[in-house]
Amino acid sequence: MEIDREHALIVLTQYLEAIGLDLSDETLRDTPRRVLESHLEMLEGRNEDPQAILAETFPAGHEEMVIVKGVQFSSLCEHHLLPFTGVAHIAYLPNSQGRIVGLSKLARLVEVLSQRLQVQERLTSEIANNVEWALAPKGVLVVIEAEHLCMTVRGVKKPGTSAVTSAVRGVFKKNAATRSEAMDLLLSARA
Ligand SMILES: Nc1nc2c(ncn2[C@@H]2O[C@H](COP(=O)(O)OP(=O)(O)OP(=O)(O)O)[C@@H](O)[C@H]2O)c(=O)[nH]1
Ligand SMILES: [Zn+2]
Repeated sequence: MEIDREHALIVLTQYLEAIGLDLSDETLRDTPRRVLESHLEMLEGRNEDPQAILAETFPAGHEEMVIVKGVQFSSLCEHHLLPFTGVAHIAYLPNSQGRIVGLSKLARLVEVLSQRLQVQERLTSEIANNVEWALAPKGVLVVIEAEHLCMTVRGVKKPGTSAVTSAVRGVFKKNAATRSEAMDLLLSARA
């Protein structure tokens, strides 16, 4: 998608003036540009293909659980354009070929899917779906814990509130004992 910076700067300037800010003030003169750059930076992930990140998988003869937890992220709430920040925990059970992916790729996946307009539930599902598509594992479990600025600094104003979401696929969905084992490992000894 083409980004029209010039137009964005004009309308951002008009918007900030329309809500009563005096942009002739020296310290505010550059604010429209800063707002534009920060929005573009926080949306950078929309230009990346999550499947490309997970493209390189390899068999390792390991069929037991793999967990990457405490992946910190910052995303942008699609309702208010305010950040929500937190951690994502990902567990998967490789398929019978023991097909795995580089651990850092799971953290990169969280990054590209969070750097776009999101709601926490969709972010959680998209992480699980992408792991499922790339690795065809026996199961995937994703848990996200996050604080939403739109709930803490405005609106209902409840600092300290966190939202927890999960996405469960494959054997973790079918088998309560396996799911419970994975969930315990995910949430114990937080990263
Ligand atoms: N389910 C879900 N809701 C979210 C997320 N981020 C923000 N919200 C909620 O989206 C809702 C938007 O509600 P609206 O009534 O349209 O907007 P609002 O008047 O600003 O709502 P308040 O925040 O209650 O003042 C709010 O309840 C937010 O808390 C998210 O990731 N998931
Ligand atoms: Zn919001």
